[in-house]
Amino acid sequence: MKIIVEKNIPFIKGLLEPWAEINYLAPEEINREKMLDADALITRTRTRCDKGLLEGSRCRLIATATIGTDHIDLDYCKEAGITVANAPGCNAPAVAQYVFASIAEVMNRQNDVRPPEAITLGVVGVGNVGSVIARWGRALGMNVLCCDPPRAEAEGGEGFTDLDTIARQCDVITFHTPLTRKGNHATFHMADKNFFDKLAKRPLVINSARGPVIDNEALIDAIDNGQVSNAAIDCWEGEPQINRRLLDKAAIATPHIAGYSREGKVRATAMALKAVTGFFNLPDIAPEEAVPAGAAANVTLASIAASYSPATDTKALKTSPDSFEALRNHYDLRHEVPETTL
Ligand SMILES: NC(=O)C1=CN([C@@H]2O[C@H](COP(=O)(O)OP(=O)(O)OC[C@H]3O[C@@H](n4cnc5c(N)ncnc54)[C@H](O)[C@@H]3O)[C@@H](O)[C@H]2O)C=CC1
Ligand SMILES: O=C(O)C(=O)[C@H](O)COP(=O)(O)O
Repeated sequence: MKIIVEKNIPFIKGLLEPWAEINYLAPEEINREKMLDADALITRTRTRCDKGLLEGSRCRLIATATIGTDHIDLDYCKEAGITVANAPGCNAPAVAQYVFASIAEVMNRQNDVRPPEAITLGVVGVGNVGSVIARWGRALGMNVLCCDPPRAEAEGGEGFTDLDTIARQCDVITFHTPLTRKGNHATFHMADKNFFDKLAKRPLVINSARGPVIDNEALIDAIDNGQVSNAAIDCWEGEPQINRRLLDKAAIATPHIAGYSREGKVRATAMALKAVTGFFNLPDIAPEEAVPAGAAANVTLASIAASYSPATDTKALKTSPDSFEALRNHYDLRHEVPETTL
């Protein structure tokens, strides 16, 4: 059996070798020719997995060590009989850390001394990531509004609001949807000019979901005309060739590292390994580092801000935007927010 493993996935080297021939490749080296005789691919967001890569391959499993799956053509994989497994929730605590650390950083820079109780936080997309954010936001005392039409439809509308209400009422709006381009709830450019025109409270807008969830040009206009007071951008349209005007204007600007915690990467690798061992009926294989528990139950804004400052990552990207991928590949994985004793 032959498995191609993207070489930047941590905590995996050596573990599958007793069972298969493993070929560790950089994203740009993973091509159709290399995939032809591969039985499985363990990947990240940097490899587009579609017909162009997979046609004619004997690959039967793609395990992505990420939450998002928008780099995978799921329709093609289904048609071709390729099973796809992702790593649900693996780095949700890290993204929540990023969001609240960004809020703290922006408020601090603006000498904004409002208590959390005076802040209405809009969470758009309330799955694994958004749920941690909503929970922490409420624990901190914020007024939290949740927008998730697919969930509202499936579970009944209680506890959910619509995007227009988020636009009208929120001081901070943070996006946590997948990137989807079809269906009733497609998220491509869900924050567009029409959305920004409805903003009433000059919010801080945060995108750590996927770049194209926000129309980046429309966001620039909204910052310029004062509809948006500030932006924290981790995910960009066209990564790694990002919009330099948005880079200049965003208070927080990071190279898609919101989910980059050590714990999140261990969980992601553990989930990818589980997908492989389950699929090929192999004995359980776990990363050498223990798989950590989930998000802290008790946090404070101070404990979050002490655990991570997005200012350093912002400075690095603003200084060297051409190094977008290098900054990611050599990222010093941070630790998640520790449990706070209240
Ligand atoms: N910046 C980073 O490093 C990271 C980014 N992500 C991104 O965050 C996304 C969300 O992650 P999870 O919460 O784990 O995914 P999830 O699948 O658990 O939750 C996504 C939620 O979005 C909702 N949703 C879908 N369409 C919507 C719409 N039009 N309006 C509002 N809500 C909608 C879904 O119903 C679901 O509840 C991932 O798909 C990925 O793209 C995830 C991890 C790290
Ligand atoms: O999990 C996701 O989805 C993400 O966006 C990841 O944090 C990005 O992970 P890599 O593809 O850079 O490993």
